[in-house]
Amino acid sequence: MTGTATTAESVAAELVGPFRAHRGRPHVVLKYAQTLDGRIAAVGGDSKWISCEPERAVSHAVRARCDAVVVGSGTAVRDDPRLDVRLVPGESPLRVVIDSTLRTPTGAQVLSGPPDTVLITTARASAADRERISRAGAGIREVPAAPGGVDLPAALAVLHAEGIRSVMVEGGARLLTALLAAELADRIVVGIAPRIIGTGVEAIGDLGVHRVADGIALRRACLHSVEDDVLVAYDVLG
Ligand SMILES: Nc1c(N[C@@H]2O[C@H](COP(=O)(O)O)[C@@H](O)[C@H]2O)[nH]c(=O)[nH]c1=O
Repeated sequence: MTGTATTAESVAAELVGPFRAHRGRPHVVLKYAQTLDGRIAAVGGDSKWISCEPERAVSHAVRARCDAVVVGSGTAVRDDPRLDVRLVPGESPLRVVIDSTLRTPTGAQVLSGPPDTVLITTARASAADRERISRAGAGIREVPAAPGGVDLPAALAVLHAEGIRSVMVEGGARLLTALLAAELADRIVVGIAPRIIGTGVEAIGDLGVHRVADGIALRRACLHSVEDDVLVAYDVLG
């Protein structure tokens, strides 16, 4: 690893930077891995693995710095992630799945703990799925529905009310895009892998931007390289 920081934990600390206190929501860090050409998965969804293993350790160290790690239900279903910090020392944060209809399968690794898991859902989830998820040992929090699925400010407010002051959001693209569009992201950390796959799943979707000058401005770059991967972080807000 380049620079003065040499462990996954110290690289993560520099990339994540300080947390800001917000009224009613946690500090939000987006962290994902992409190919050089901006893909977070191939057509069909395969994404294992884009990053080299030491870069994935940095991702786990970013998880360990946050109070919760958050994914959308599409990611929970497609990737079946564990969302723990097994590649670094430290405690695993709370795992959160944004799942408006509770479609996370019973056998999903994110439902086997520890660490604890909370699914944030809406009135659209059936009683049978609520029962199924509760039996699997995960918590359920209901928030209002929104056109994209879950009302994200309400979801973040629920986490904040439970003492969560920082979250790392890993994906998928729909959740990353919705948070950026709603101006709910404080920091963005992107691992760029030395690979080009062409057509695939793009990290960030439509933001309604038609002129480059209207794009989301990022500030204060922080750069590291890990083997041939490059990690870059920016402040999104402030
Ligand atoms: N593919 C990819 C990542 N993917 C993220 O990691 C999750 C899998 O976590 P786990 O099951 O705990 O290993 C997956 O659902 C997605 O959020 N992360 C990275 O640092 N690099 C990668 O190349």
